[in-house]
Amino acid sequence: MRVPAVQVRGLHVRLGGAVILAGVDLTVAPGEWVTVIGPNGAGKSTLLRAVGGLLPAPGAVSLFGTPSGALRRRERARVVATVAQSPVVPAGMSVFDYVLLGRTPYIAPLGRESAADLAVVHDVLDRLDLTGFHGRELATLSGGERQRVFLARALAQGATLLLLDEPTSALDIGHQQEVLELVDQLRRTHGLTVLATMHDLSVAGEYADRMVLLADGRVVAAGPPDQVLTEELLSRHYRARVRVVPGDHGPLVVPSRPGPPRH
Ligand SMILES: Nc1ncnc2c1ncn2[C@@H]1O[C@H](COP(=O)(O)OP(=O)(O)OP(=O)(O)O)[C@@H](O)[C@H]1O
Repeated sequence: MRVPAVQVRGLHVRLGGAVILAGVDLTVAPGEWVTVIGPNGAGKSTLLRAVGGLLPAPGAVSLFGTPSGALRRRERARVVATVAQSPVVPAGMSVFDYVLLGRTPYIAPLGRESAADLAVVHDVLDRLDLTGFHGRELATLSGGERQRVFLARALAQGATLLLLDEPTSALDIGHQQEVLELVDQLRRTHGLTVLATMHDLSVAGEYADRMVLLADGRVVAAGPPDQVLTEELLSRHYRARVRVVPGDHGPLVVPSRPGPPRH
C-alpha cells in the first residue's frame, strides 16, 4: 500500500479541561477526497487543526509518512494548506497581497517574491473569478468573496494536501459548485489530496470518495457516501428527520419536517 497522505492514530485532544477528540483514527490516501461530517461541536475543526499542525498532537499525526511534529514550519507549509472557518484577516491588506502570502514558504527570508510567484497568484485569482478584486481591501469584501480569497491563498501555497474547513458555507450555489469543481479538477490534474468538513451533506456526498461521521469526538461511521449518509445514522447522530434519496453523484439528503404533508 502507498504511504498515506494523512495518517491519524489514536488522536486525543483536550481543550479547556474537556475531552474534544477521544481516540480518533483516520487515513487519507494520496489523491483521495475525504469529508468529515458531524453535528455542531463534534470536533471536526479540531481534527483538521490537529492534522494541519495548528494543535499539538504528539505522535498521532503523520503526513506523507513523516510524523507531523518532525516537520518545520516552512516544510509543513509546502505540504499542507489550510482554509480555516474564520481566518484572521490582517487589517488594511489587499486581496492580491493576502493571496501572495500563500507563496511565503517559497520566498527566502528577507527575500522578494519572484515573477513565478506573482504568476501563480494571478492564475489562482483568475481561476477563482477574483480578477476584479486585486486591489480591494479584504475587509470590504462580502463573506462569499472573502471565502474565495481564503481558498485562493491556500491554492497559491501549492501544497499537495488541502484542509478545507467548511469551505463553501458563505457561497451561493453557483460559486459553491465553481469552487468545489475547481478543487476536484486540481485533485485530478495535480494529484491534490483533500480533507474537508462540510455541513451540506448532499454536496459533501457528491464530492467525497469517503466520508467520516464524527460525534462527540469519536468516529461513529466511515466509508463511501452511501454507507455514511443513511437515514438511520443521520437521525441518530444529528437528531434530524431526513430522507435520503439517490442522486447522480451520491445520495441526496433532504430535511423532512415531521407531521402530515402540506398540500
Ligand atoms: N480552546 C477551546 N477550549 C475549550 N473548548 C474548545 C476549544 N476549542 C474548541 N472547543 C470545543 O470543542 C468542541 C469541538 O469544537 P469544533 O470546533 O472542533 O467542532 P465542530 O465539529 O467543528 O463544530 P461546528 O460544526 O459547530 O463548526 C466544541 O464543543 C467546542 O466548544
